[in-house]
Amino acid sequence: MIVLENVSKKFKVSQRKKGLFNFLMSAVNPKYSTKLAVDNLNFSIAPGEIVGYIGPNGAGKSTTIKMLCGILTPSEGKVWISGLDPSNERNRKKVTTQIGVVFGQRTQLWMDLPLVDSLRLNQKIYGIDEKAFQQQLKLFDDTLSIGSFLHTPVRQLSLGQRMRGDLVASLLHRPSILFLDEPTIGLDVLAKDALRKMIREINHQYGVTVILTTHDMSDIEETCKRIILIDNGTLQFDGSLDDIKQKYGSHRTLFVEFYHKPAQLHLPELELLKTVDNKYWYSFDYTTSNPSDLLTKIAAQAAIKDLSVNEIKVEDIIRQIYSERKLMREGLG
Ligand SMILES: Nc1ncnc2c1ncn2[C@@H]1O[C@H](COP(=O)(O)OP(=O)(O)OP(=O)(O)O)[C@@H](O)[C@H]1O
Repeated sequence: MIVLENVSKKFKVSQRKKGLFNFLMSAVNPKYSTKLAVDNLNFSIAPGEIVGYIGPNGAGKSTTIKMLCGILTPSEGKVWISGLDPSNERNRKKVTTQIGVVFGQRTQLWMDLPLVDSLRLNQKIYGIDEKAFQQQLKLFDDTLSIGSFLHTPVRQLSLGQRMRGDLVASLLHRPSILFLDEPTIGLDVLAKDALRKMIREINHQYGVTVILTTHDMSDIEETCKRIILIDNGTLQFDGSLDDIKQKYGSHRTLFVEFYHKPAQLHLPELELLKTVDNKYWYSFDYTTSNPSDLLTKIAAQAAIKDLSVNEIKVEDIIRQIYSERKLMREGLG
């Protein structure tokens, strides 16, 4: 459904130095440098998949999504959407009918008009007949419960309602691919949960292929089976959530609550993550340390009130990968 073959994107960036003199000089003799935002990316996504496309700020995620939508043309390589090149002007209409896009930071809805008016506009743009339009509204009222605020001006909607409106606007023409760029940004915990559920339902019920870009790892853990991780424009990881846990998550967290704050503990296998009063959180490598041996050692040194061993969260693994990559780039790793 989606294929990227050796895709790179370079941007020409003007080099301006501070000061009025340099500003005038750059107007007379402009100087440019090249920014390689996406560097030889290769991956493919099958119909019906739901994929988390993640990476630190400036990794090249939005640039990739824009190339997939046909907004940007790759400097090198090829992008295919259902066998069509989205950057080819002749394919633009066909590709547009296949994709839906939601940007969490920007809305495609008209702020001063009732939600239904923006949907009516999309109906005209995509040439959806009245019967199909009404059917779609009914369908989305069942899954996204939009009926209660369909006639409310978008400006008066809560962020969660607006996001649902944006989702409906992007799905009205029944696209087979949905790009979601930070869809849960700014939402409260309950609204986030509801939106994640809707994303899973859209994928499950309508078979829509979903590419989700987010910095919230809970979005990924709760909706995606597969992660594509990029950094500095290059592919770092492409696999399942379980794979990433196996590859990078050889650590577990150990929580221990003591009856009394212990004196210095001798536990070289444990890395202290944080401590609050008598509560201690440690990290340990479960491939080299056995939890029951560790507990025996701890119990010999201080009385334990409570304890638990937990799997490391995907969020912690991703944080570890980002910081290792950053150290490598800075030549410190
Ligand atoms: N139009 C442009 N002109 C010049 N440089 C650009 C342009 N668009 C993006 N870039 C640069 O390309 C790199 C990748 O940007 P991109 O927006 O794709 O990152 P991102 O992964 O989406 O980041 P974020 O998570 O912060 O949104 C960045 O260094 C950015 O400054």
